[in-house]
Amino acid sequence: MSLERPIVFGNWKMNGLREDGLALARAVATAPGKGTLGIFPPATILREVILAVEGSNVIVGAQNAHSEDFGAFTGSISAPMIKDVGGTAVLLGHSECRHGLGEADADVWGKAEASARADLLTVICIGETDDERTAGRRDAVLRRQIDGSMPRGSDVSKLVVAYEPVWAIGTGKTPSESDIVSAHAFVRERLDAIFGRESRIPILYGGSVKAENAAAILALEGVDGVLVGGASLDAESFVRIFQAGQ
Ligand SMILES: O=C(CO)COP(=O)(O)O
Repeated sequence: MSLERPIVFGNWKMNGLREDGLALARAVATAPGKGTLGIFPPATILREVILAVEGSNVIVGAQNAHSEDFGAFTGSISAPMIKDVGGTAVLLGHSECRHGLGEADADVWGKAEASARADLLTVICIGETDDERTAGRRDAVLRRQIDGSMPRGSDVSKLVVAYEPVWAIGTGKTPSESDIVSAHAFVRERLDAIFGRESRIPILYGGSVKAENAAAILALEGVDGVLVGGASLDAESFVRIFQAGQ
């Protein structure tokens, strides 16, 4: 499976009631352009969104998955459940889960193994906090997260990495273009070392991507696409981001 660039994924987070969510999904499904579009609605409307975009090439996935397939894990959903309703992808290791829910690298790894068993496209999110960045530890953190949360031995064509600096998420701040390029180059080097140069795992940038800055970000060397939060909730701005990469 090879994803056509630009890859533009929308993480709806805890947003989207049925009416607005389905209207948004339908608008995304009719967006013209080349590349790969994906949306990650809340689990409550996952099935309905999948049906709403049926017949389009839009990928629909969930925002997290448990490392076990089934069991006594109140409040969780598993990779086979996502697959069962027709989902084909999952976001894992988002900073709101790493920092908000205390997910460690090893937890993300276990979830990624489960996603691979269910044959889902697995988007592993990584990124440094503001303190880590100011302390000059960005690359050390990225290395630790890549080494610690990416499963080995699964189908590399089903893996995507999203570099999302924590301090850029939902803040309107973005790193400088040269910082994005250098972070992506570092991630690429590490992925090559682990998975081989031929793996070509796509690397997305995420954090305050908007219609206004998307063209510049998508044009940067080493950026295969973007993972969009807030701006993915508005059909017009999400479609403009996709079109900025054409
Ligand atoms: O967390 C994000 C996507 O996963 C980014 O969120 P924002 O685009 O709202 O900054």
